[in-house]
Amino acid sequence: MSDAKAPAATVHPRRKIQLVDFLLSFRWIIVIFFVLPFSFLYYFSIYLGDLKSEKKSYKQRQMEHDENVKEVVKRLEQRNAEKDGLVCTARPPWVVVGMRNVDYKRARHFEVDLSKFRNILDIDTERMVAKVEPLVNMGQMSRVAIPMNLSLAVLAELDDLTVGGLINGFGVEGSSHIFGLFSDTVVALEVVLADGKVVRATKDNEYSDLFYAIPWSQGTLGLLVSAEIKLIPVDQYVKLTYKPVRGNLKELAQAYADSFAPKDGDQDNPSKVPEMVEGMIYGPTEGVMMTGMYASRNEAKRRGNVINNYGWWFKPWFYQHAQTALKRGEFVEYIPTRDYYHRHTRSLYWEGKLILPFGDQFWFRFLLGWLMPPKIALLKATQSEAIRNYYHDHHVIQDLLVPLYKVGDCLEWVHREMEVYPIWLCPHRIYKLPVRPMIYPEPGFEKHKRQGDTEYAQMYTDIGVYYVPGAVLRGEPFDGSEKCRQLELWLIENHGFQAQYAVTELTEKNFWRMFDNSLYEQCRRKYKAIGTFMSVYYKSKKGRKTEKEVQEAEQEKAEQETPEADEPAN
Ligand SMILES: NC(=O)C1=CN([C@@H]2O[C@H](COP(=O)(O)OP(=O)(O)OC[C@H]3O[C@@H](n4cnc5c(N)ncnc54)[C@H](OP(=O)(O)O)[C@@H]3O)[C@@H](O)[C@H]2O)C=CC1
Ligand SMILES: C=C(/C=C/[C@@H](C)[C@H]1CC[C@H]2C3=CC=C4C[C@@H](O)CC[C@]4(C)[C@H]3CC[C@]12C)C(C)C
Repeated sequence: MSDAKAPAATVHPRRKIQLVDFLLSFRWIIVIFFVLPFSFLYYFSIYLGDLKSEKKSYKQRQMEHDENVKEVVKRLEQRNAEKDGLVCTARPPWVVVGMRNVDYKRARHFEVDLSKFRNILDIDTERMVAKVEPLVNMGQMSRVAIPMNLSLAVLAELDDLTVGGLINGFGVEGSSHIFGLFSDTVVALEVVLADGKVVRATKDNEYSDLFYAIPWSQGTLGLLVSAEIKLIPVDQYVKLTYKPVRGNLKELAQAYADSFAPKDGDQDNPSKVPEMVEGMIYGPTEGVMMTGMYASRNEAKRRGNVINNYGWWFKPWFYQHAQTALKRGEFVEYIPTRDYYHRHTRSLYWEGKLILPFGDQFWFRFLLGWLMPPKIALLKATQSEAIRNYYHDHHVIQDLLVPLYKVGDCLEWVHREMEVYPIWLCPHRIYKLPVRPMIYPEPGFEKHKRQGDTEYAQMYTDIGVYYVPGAVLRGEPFDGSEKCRQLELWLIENHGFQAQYAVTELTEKNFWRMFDNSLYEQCRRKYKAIGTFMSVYYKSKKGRKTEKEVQEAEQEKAEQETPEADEPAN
């Protein structure tokens, strides 16, 4: 905030060193001796489960699926609306990838266990559709599909992200400038509604309203039990070009747009548009833009080409490897497709640096890199209340979805108010649809014919802001909650959206200024979700309470209100 009476040379106040600063500095001890070994066992047991599932025929998996769906229906029928809380999945808060505190899972609620829904039910190479259960994760999906020269059209990078979370929340990847968000690649959804009815929703059947309303709804319209998702053919390698760029933030934003959006508007021309795009901004004056094309094994192995088998555990962390382009200049290399997809997994983007400050050093990568990454679930399970609050107050983990032409403005805002680097840029389309789902392009965008836009979709960008803000690095105060609130207001004013896995300070009124509620509310009523499922704002809002406080609030509310009320206290 500016102060007219402030002296010319401002002396910044110092932040008091707190216990949490020590906890963070020594967190690596718990990570190395507990989190990493147990993560390895955890991953290994999941891998064995996947292998067991793969041994079964698709027919058998489908039969088991049908039985498990009946169980879900039965469980919903057991709910006593007079006594029980509202419904959510039984996934514990520490298991999920998101940053929110999800108090609603510690308050009175009625759990439906979907843990058996972790199978790939079919890979239909004729329809080019994969039918999968909601707990199938990205690591499992790429391991099965890529050897078949197939992939999900949008395959999110972190291995642990689940299909259910990516559809009911949001998912984005370097191919989203072509295919849109993860939910845009969905062909059909199998949903158990509040009354126990099982429906298959597609974009043009009688449940098309539900089909469009489910993305971003966080499981508050029904329980997703399977999804049919678009597959694309892929080659075994990605030919990746790293291009260094320099200039001010507006110029970096323009260089990023130019890396994938032809100025003549020919956005659907495959010879002008790369298949994969991402940008990294390393500071206010420099960045590296990466563009990729799938390439055959033969091409990759041609003499003179550089192959980077990025999957090896000792390889440098991806964001640091990309940064070398600033010194060596533009370069090209071939990366095996699966290694490319999961390039940010080992270092958790760059958040790994705070968790294990020496994790990027050669000796560590060589000796223990094969144990990386620590499983997010175990990091969350072992983080104390103090560390969790630190991530709210003195850290930023946010994804901002903004129109492409506003990326420069947004980068300047983030620099001024947060000063967090590196920043991740990933373009994605937002489609103009016959209905108004929770997120939608700017009305009338097509008239402006801006770079990246087409008649049917506006080009957006996911700006990933993760890490310690400049002020905190310098030991100055930083109010994470207030900055988050300001950022959200900036997004509302600029027709942007905030990824819902991240913490929010939005009031309910502002939440519905950011997101559109018309179709969502219509479906809540039509499919009788009110009174059975929680509302999306209730699920999204930031939770800070301890378990005891949540339960006390619940108790108080239960004493005051009738059990049919839509929202439990929080
Ligand atoms: N590259 C990317 O795109 C990245 C995306 N993310 C974010 O992380 C989240 C994914 O994390 P993940 O741990 O997989 O998901 P979560 O388990 O956190 O699920 C996210 C939301 O979806 C709901 N949900 C999940 N499965 C179902 C289902 N079968 N039926 C109904 N509702 C369901 C959850 O409901 P409930 O609360 O009842 O459990 C929850 O509200 C996404 O929301 C995404 O935005 C994070 C990192 C990267
Ligand atoms: C949304 C994207 C990527 C986001 C990642 C950078 C973050 C998603 C979940 C984040 C984390 C979850 C829980 C954690 C436990 C804490 O104790 C430490 C931090 C963290 C590991 C945290 C780190 C950042 C995430 C992985 C896209 C769209 C790229």
